[in-house]
Amino acid sequence: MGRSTYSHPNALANSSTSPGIPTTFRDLGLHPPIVSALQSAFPNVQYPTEVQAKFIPAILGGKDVLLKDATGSGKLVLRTIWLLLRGITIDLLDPKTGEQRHITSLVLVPHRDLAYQLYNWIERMTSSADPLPLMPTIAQVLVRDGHTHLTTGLQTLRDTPPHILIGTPQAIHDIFQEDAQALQLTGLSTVVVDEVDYLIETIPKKDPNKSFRKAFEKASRKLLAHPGVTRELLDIIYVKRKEINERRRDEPGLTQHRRTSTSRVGDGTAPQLIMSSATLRSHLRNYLFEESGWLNRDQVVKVKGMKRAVEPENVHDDSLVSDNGVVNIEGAVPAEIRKAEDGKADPEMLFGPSAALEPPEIDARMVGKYADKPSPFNPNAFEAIATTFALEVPSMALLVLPSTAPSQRAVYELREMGVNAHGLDVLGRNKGQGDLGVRDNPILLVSTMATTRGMDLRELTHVFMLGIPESGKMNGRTVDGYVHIAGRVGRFGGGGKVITVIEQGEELKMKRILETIETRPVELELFD
Ligand SMILES: Nc1ncnc2c1ncn2[C@@H]1O[C@H](COP(=O)(O)OP(=O)(O)OP(=O)(O)O)[C@@H](O)[C@H]1O
Repeated sequence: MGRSTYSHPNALANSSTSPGIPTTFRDLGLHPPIVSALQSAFPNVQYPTEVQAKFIPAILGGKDVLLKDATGSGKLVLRTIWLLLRGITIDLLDPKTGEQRHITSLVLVPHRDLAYQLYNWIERMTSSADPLPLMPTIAQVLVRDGHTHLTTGLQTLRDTPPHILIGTPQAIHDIFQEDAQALQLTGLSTVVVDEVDYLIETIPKKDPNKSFRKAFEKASRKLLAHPGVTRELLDIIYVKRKEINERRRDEPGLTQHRRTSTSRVGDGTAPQLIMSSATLRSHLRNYLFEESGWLNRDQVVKVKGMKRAVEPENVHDDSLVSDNGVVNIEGAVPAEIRKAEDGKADPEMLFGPSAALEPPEIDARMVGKYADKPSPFNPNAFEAIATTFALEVPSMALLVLPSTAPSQRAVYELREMGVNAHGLDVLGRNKGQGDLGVRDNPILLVSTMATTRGMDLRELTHVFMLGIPESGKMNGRTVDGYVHIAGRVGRFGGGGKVITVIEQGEELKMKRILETIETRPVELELFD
C-alpha cells in the first residue's frame, strides 16, 4: 500500500533514519512474521503512528509504559502487537520444545466486549500462521457474561494455560480467590491495564479549601475502604516491587535490577507494566508514579500523543428532550448536514473472521418479558433517536445507554419502532455469529456506558448517547466519560457524528462538557 494511505495526523511523515520515508514497523525492531501477521489482519495498518513508533522500542527495551493518546489513535492495536510478541514469538516463532506452557501476559480490561474484541484481533493476527495455533493455547478470555460460568473458564485455564489471559479485574480476582495457582501470577512477563483511569479510581488533590476538604476526606476514606479489584490485583502481582520502592524511599541510592524484555517475576523482578487510556488525569498519573509502588521507577516511559481527544472532524449535534418533544440545545449553531459516507457494515472488521449475521426479529421471549411492563425510557428520546437513525445512518450506528439501563429492553422497544437494533454484546459473545444480519438495513448497535470504552467499530458513522455519562456531579470523570463514548467515531482521522439526547435540566452540564473539550454544539435540522 502506498504512502497515500496516511490520513491520520498522527502518522509518521518522516523517518529518523531515512528522511522522507516513513519509519516502518520493521525499522522499529518488530519481527518480520509479526509485521506480516499484523498487516494481513489489518491491511490499513501499514506504517506506525508517532506514538506507536515511540511505544514499540520502549516495550522492546523492557520498560514500563504509561500510554496516553486520543481515542481511536491505535493504542489497542499496539497492545495487540505486543501481546502477540509475547505469546506468539515464544510459542510459534521461537519454539522451545519441552518447555511447560504458562501464562505470560495478563490483560485487564473494563468490560467483556473489549475482552472479546481483543481476543478476536489476536485470533485474526494468528490466522495466517502455519501451522495454525489452537486459540486456547494462545489466548483465553475470563469474564462474567451470564452465559459461561467462570468455573468452565477456570477448568480450561487449568487444562490448557494460554500465553495471554484477558479478563475483567473482577473475573480475574474471583479466579484468584478460587484457585490462585491457576493464574500463575509469578510467571508473568507482562501486565496490561487497559482504560486504566476507568479501572483505577483516584481523587483530585486540589488545594483543600474549607468547603472542598470535607468532600475530599470523605472520598479518600471511601477509596481506602474500597480500593477496587484492579488495585488489589496489582498490589498482589507487584508485592515485591512495592517493597523495593518503599525501601528506596528510605535508601534513595538503591536501584532496581535492570529488566530484560524476557525476565519474569521469578528472575527477581516484576512483570513489565503497560497502562493506557485516552484520558489520564494528573491525579492518576501522580498516584501511579508516586504512590502505587507498581512501576519500575528506573525504567518507566510516558508515551503521549495528541492532546485533542475528540477529532475536529467530528460534528457534535446535541438534542434536548422535553415533556412535549425534542428540541435542539440552546446555542447550537446551524450546520450543513454532513452526509455520512456511504458504505455497508462489515461485521468481520468488527470482531472476527466468522461474522455471519441474521436479520433481527422481535422474538416471543422478548414480547413475554417486556410487552406488559412500563418502559423505563423516555418515549420522546427513543423517537428522536429512531427518526434520526432512519434519516441519516447509512450503515451502522451505536446507541449508548446509561450504565444501569436495560439494553435488551431498549433493543426490544427499538425493534418495535422498526429499527434494526441489536445488543453490542452479541458480536463479542459469539464472535459475530449472533443474531445480527448483513443486510441492506442499517444496524443500530445498543450498548451501555459501562460497556463501550475502547471498542473499535470501524463502520460506525453515528453515536447516540442517551444522557450524560457519569451523571451526578459534573467533574473530570464526566468529561472523560463523554470523550470516550464520543470517541467511538472520528477514529484514526475519520469523521462521524455524536448526538446526545439529554433531559431538560441537564443543558448546563452538557454545555460545560462541550466547552471543556472545545467543541460547539451543532443543530440537528430535524428538530426546532
Ligand atoms: N498505524 C496505523 N495505521 C492505520 N490505521 C491504524 C493504525 N493503528 C491503528 N489503526 C486503526 O485505528 C483504529 C483505532 O485503533 P485502536 O482501537 O487501537 O484505537 P485506541 O487508541 O485503542 O482507541 P480507544 O482510545 O478508543 O480505545 C483501528 O481501526 C485501527 O485499525
